[in-house]
Amino acid sequence: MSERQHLALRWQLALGFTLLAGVCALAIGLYVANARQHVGANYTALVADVVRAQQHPVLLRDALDRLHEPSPQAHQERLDNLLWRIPQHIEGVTHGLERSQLDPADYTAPLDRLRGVKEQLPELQRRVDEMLAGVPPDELRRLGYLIENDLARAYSELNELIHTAAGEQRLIMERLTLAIGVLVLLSLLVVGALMLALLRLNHQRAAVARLSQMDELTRLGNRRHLLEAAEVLHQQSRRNGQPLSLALLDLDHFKRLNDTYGHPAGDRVLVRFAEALREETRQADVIARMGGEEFCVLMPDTPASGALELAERIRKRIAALSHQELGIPTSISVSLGVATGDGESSNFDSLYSRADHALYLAKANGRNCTQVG
Ligand SMILES: Nc1nc2c(ncn2[C@@H]2O[C@H](COP(=O)(O)OP(=O)(O)OP(=O)(O)O)[C@@H](O)[C@H]2O)c(=O)[nH]1
Repeated sequence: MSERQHLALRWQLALGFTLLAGVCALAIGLYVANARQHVGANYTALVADVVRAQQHPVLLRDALDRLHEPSPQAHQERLDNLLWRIPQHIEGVTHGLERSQLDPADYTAPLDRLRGVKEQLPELQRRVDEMLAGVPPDELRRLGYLIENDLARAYSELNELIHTAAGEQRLIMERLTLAIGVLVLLSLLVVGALMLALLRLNHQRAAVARLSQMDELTRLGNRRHLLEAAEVLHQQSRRNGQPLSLALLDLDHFKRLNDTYGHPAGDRVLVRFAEALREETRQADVIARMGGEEFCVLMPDTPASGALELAERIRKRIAALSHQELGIPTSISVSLGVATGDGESSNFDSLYSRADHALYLAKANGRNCTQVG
C-alpha cells in the first residue's frame, strides 16, 4: 500500500468513525427524548385523572355539610351532579390504572375501595330521593360521609402510589440512559482502537513491503524492486510507444579495492556510488542495486541517445569522485552496458540481456567505458 493510499485509508477510517459516533449520539438523543416523553405522558394523564377526581370527596363533604340549609332543590342538583360524575371518574381512573405499567397488586386495595363506592352510589341516590320526599337526611349523611371517606382515602393512596412509581421509573430511565451511553462509548472506544490497530497494521505492512524491496546498505531499490518497476514501465512503454532504456553498471576491480582497503571501506564506496547515481538521474528513473557491486538504472521515455548521454555522465562523475569523497586514497571507475527498447517489439528480458552483453563488452574493452547493446 502506497503512502497516499495509507493516508486515504486513514481519512476514510476517521470519517467513518466520526459518522458512527454522530449516528450513535443522535440515536441516544432520540431514544432519551422519546423515552422521557413516553414515561411522562404515561403518568401525567393518570395523575391528572386522579387529581380531578380528588375534588369529588371535597365537593361531596361540602354538599353533605350544607344539607341543613333550607333549599332542597339546590342540594338535589349538587348531589345529582356528583352522583353522575363520581362513577365516570372512577371508570376513567380504573382504565388509566389498567393501561399503566403499575403492578396491579399495588393498586388493588384503593381500586377495590373505589368499586365499593360505586356499588354504594345507587343507595345514596335512593337516600337523596327520600330526602326530597321529606325523610330526614340522617341516613343520607351517614352513608355520604362513609363514601366521601372511602373516596378521599382511595384517591390519596393512588396519588401517592403514582408519584412513587413515576419517580422510580424516572430513576430507572436515567440509569438505563447512562448504561446505554456508557455501552455506546465503550463500543466506540473498541471500534476506534480496532481502527487504530488496522492503521498500524497497514503501516507496518507497507513498511515491510518497502523494506522487502530495498537494499539495506545503499537504501536503493533491490532486484525485486527493479523487476516490479520494470513490469510497470515496460507495459507503459508498450502503451504509449515511448522508448524504455536500461543501463547496467558494474564497479571496476571492486574485489581489489575490498582486498586493499577492507570490506567497510568497500561498503562506504558503494554508498557514495549510490548517492552519485541518485544525483545524476531523474525522478522518473528507477535505480536499483542488483547485488554486489552491480547496479541498474531504468529510464522511461528515454531514447538510446539519451541513455548513452546519462551513462557517460555517470561514468565521468564516478571517475571524478575525489579521495575525500570516497574515503580511500584512490579513484574508482565504472563500466556500463546500455540498451533501449521501443516497447513494441522487445520484452524486458531481452532488453536486460542486451544491456548485460554490452556491459560484458565494456569490461572486455578495458573497463571505465560505456557500450551500447
Ligand atoms: N564491500 C562490499 N563488497 C562487496 C559487496 N557485495 C559484493 N562485494 C564484493 O565485490 C567484489 C566483486 O568482485 P568481482 O565480481 O570479481 O568484480 P570486480 O572485482 O569488480 O571485477 P570486475 O567487475 O571484472 O571489474 C567481490 O569481492 C565481493 O565480495 C558489499 O556489499 N560490500
